[in-house]
Amino acid sequence: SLPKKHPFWETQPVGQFNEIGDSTLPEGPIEAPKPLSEVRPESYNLPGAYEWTTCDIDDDAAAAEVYNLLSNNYVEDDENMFRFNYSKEFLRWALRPPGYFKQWHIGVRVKGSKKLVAFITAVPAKIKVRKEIVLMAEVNFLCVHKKLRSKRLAPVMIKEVTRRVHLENIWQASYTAGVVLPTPISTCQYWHRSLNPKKLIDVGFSRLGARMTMSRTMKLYKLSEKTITPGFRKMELRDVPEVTRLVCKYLAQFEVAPNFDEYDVEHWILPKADVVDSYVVESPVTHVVTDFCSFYTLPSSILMNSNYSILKAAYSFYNVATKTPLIQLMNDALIIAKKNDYDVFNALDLMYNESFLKELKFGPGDGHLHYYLYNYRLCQPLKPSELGLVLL
Ligand SMILES: CCCCCCCCCCCCCC(=O)CSCCNC(=O)CCNC(=O)[C@H](O)C(C)(C)COP(=O)(O)OP(=O)(O)OC[C@H]1O[C@@H](n2cnc3c(N)ncnc32)[C@H](O)[C@@H]1OP(=O)(O)O
Ligand SMILES: CN(C)Cc1n[nH]c2ccc(-c3ccc(F)cc3OCCn3ccnc3)cc12
Repeated sequence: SLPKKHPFWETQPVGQFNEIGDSTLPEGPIEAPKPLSEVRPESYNLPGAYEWTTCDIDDDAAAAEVYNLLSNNYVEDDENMFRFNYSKEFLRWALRPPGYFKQWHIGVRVKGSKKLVAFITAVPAKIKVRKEIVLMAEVNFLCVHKKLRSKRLAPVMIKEVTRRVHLENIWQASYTAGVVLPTPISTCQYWHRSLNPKKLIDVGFSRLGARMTMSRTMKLYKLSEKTITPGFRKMELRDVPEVTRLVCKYLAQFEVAPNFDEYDVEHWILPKADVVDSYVVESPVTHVVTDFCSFYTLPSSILMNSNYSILKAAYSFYNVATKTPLIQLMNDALIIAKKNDYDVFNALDLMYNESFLKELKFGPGDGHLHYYLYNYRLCQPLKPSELGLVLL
């Protein structure tokens, strides 16, 4: 037989590459839940020099350790020019949604120096898959220090977070990655809308188009100073019930999407400075909220540039347009982002996003984001337009 391409993932309850197209396999959970007494009670073994730790993201020193590990060792683009620079406040937001478990914020330390050298997290989420609402773990921030790569630490981290999730009687998970693993349920393309084209070209994020001058390029991406939708304003706490109704109705149409309640909406969509921004359209006549848009703030470190060190990026989050044309709503989001000094506005081609990308002058990114479910098989992959889940 051929050598194993994914020796770890071939041991896991995930769709396997050699099963693709096998429509005899049932859709749904791959393995049945186990009695909690059968879940391994002790942590998995780490190589001798390392120990498990739980990272208390509320503690400033612990949050700083996590921030520094990710800031120096987390995801880079394919050309190693940029690296995600999630802020401490962003990590607190991402890791403490309603019902979160501190023990799912897992670190690995060097026994002697106590240096944090690896991290993986999970948060609970209600995810609708087709018609089922499944309680899942959303796994994220898997990171091994650059000096400890290719030592098979990641499989141990993954098995440990799986064990701790099982202890809470949760048997499914969702995650995304830029790499292809067994087996994507969907593959999205990411798109970028230049807001500060001069800086983007200076740092090598974008290139001057053929037969384009810098001033022509700046003119091309110029946005008006003011939003144009009547009743467009920042979301407030009082909008949570209406926004919940809007977003639940909207997300119910997708094959995989979060099932948000009001507490989820208050956590995930209510504005938090420098973390998440959201705007509603309140009808000037009826005062009903008819639309909303949201984006989160995720800067990237610029790894090799003498003039700039940070790229300020906004990422499209959840957007629902019931009265305002989606294109107009998203153009107002671009105007707000530009006014708040973002350099670029990013979006995946999932949900209805494909309908505004080209018209609003987004350009295709250089890679893809693959979506995965753990211990849940789908008979065939989803189109991005069937996907309603945005992971941070
Ligand atoms: C019911 C609850 C279930 C909960 C769990 C659900 C599952 C959650 C799964 C996690 C979801 C995380 C989502 C997330 O955080 C978003 S994706 C971002 C992942 N992080 C980064 O890219 C940061 C920079 N890279 C690193 O830190 C390391 O390269 C990592 C740690 C990525 C791998 O460390 P390494 O030193 O480079 O590699 P080894 O230790 O030698 O291990 C090699 C094995 O790891 C497999 N691998 C590589 N990248 C992966 C990735 N992104 N997901 C899953 N698996 C990944 C690889 O295929 C191979 O397995 P195979 O030999 O079978 O192919
Ligand atoms: C989702 N979340 C799990 C983080 C994550 N992990 N792996 C990834 C691979 C791509 C994207 C992504 C998603 C949307 C987008 F508009 C641009 C993206 O990456 C650009 C390339 N890049 C990577 C780092 N700096 C720039 C995110 C991620």
